[in-house]
Amino acid sequence: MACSIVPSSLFFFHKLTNSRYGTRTFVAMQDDCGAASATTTEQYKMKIPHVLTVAGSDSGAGAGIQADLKACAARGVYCSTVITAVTAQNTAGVQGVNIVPEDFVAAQLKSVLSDMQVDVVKTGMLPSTDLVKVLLQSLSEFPVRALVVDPVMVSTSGDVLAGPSTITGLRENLLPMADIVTPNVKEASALLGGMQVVTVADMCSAAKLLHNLGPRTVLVKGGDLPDSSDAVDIFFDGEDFHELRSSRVNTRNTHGTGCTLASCIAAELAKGSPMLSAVKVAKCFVETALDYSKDIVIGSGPQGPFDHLLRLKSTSRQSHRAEAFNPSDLFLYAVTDSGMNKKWGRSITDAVKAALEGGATIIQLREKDADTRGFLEAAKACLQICCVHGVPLLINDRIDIALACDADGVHLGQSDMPARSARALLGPDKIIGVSCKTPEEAHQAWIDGANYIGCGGVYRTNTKANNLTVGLDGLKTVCLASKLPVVAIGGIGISNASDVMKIGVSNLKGVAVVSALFDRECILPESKKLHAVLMDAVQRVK
Ligand SMILES: Nc1ncnc2c1ncn2[C@@H]1O[C@H](COP(=O)(O)OP(=O)(O)O)[C@@H](O)[C@H]1O
Ligand SMILES: Cc1ncc(COP(=O)(O)O)c(N)n1
Ligand SMILES: [Mg+2]
Repeated sequence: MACSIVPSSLFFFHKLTNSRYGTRTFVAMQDDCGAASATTTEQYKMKIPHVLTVAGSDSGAGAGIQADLKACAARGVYCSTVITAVTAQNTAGVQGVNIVPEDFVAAQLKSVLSDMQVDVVKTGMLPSTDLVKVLLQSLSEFPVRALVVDPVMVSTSGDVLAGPSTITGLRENLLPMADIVTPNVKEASALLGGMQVVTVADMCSAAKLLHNLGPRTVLVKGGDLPDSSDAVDIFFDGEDFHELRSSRVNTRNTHGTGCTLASCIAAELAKGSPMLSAVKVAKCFVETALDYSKDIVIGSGPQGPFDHLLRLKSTSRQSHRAEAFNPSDLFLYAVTDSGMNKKWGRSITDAVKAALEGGATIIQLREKDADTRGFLEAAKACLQICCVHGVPLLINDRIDIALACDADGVHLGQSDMPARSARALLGPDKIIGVSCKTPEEAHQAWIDGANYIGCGGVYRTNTKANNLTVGLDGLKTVCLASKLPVVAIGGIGISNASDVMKIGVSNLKGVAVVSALFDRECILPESKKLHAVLMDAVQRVK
């Protein structure tokens, strides 16, 4: 019998709303005839799915507790931790293991289980039979809905994490209580007294034999199956076999796949998913994360960790550039215009390339009449060019495009999405600029978490119909009031850029131009000339 007080298969969690106060969960229980009877809504109003992992710490953070925390975070589930052992471990292997005394594992279990509403317990490294007994004792006092057992014995590097003496505890005590057990081929073989598990057919036989030991379901993982071009896992629920296949990702970064898979299964079960769906989602997650991280390099050993949160790759792109927003990037701010590019018969990428080669220090794509798909493709292409030049790329107005192409930020007008909402969507690291004509608007932009303001139109311009001009006086007033760096915009070009910079307020960092670059036959020389004029002006102001 599985250890859950109420077998998990009898539970259904329905997400009613996903209000800002957390997922409201409605619990219905099936009676013996299968009819659902509502129990309560209010007491679960603020409840979020909760997995407790009982496992070892991996100092390299690829597997063990650290993988479990990241996997649960990635799947949107709270994860508490009971640490059974501390390993000294890196991408080369396991250099040492320090087992946590049983009474202290018991203390951790009591702290968590007596206080928090744990939905699912997931086990990893359990380095002694006595520890297994401690866990089962705690679970009998504080029952949970499901138990996921990853029978960790040997790390991918081949180091022993739980010796043969623990096999008895796993087989006789833990497996009969498990809702699912997830051995890899070596662990399946060890649990079955050394039976050969080297083919998919062997995996099926092993799954059946393991099921006889008492777990409700079995997943034999084939990540290490020799000579297999696919990653094949076998799921057995006591009646049916399911062969779960995904393509094998060609990467060294597979350290922690087993821990991650088991934690994802636990996370999905905690959300209310049936077992087979939970396993399928978990396998898909592992494959996606491996594929995403296949080229990242962490450590010099043979087995690298992967990126559960799918973030490192974009961070590494950013790390080639300045980490935070640098106000001096506003110096020569080039704003594209689709109409002008059409008029001169050139692509947006060619226009951007020429502006950059001439010395533009930031690019804003302002494509008012582009269709969304075309805009996204253009933005991706421009981002690559900007990356090469180490120059940030901003998107005018379209937060969705900025997010989809991972641009450096957005520029917003007064009738676009408020900066505060954009910040919530884009996170703390993206650049947000806001067009402001008055000190009040500049103040609001600062409160809303913008990084800079654009002030104008300084002069009359044809690129914006009916745009009120603020003149040099208006610009100066806004600059003096603004706590944020300012870029001047509106009718600025080679002839008047130096007048603008000469207002001499230190937070005026540069000029933004549209026509002066893009409504010209050759962009590159214009960009160069403007850069020179600006350099000259700032030297004089100093
Ligand atoms: N290179 C890979 N490409 C795709 N999936 C993989 C790869 N290696 C392992 N997996 C998948 O990761 C999960 C964990 O499997 P495995 O690595 O065998 O477990 P363990 O880490 O316990 O040895 C399984 O679903 C397996 O199919
Ligand atoms: C603390 C700890 N727990 C589990 C594993 C297994 O992970 P893998 O099989 O991916 O090496 C590990 N290496 N370390
Ligand atoms: Mg592995």
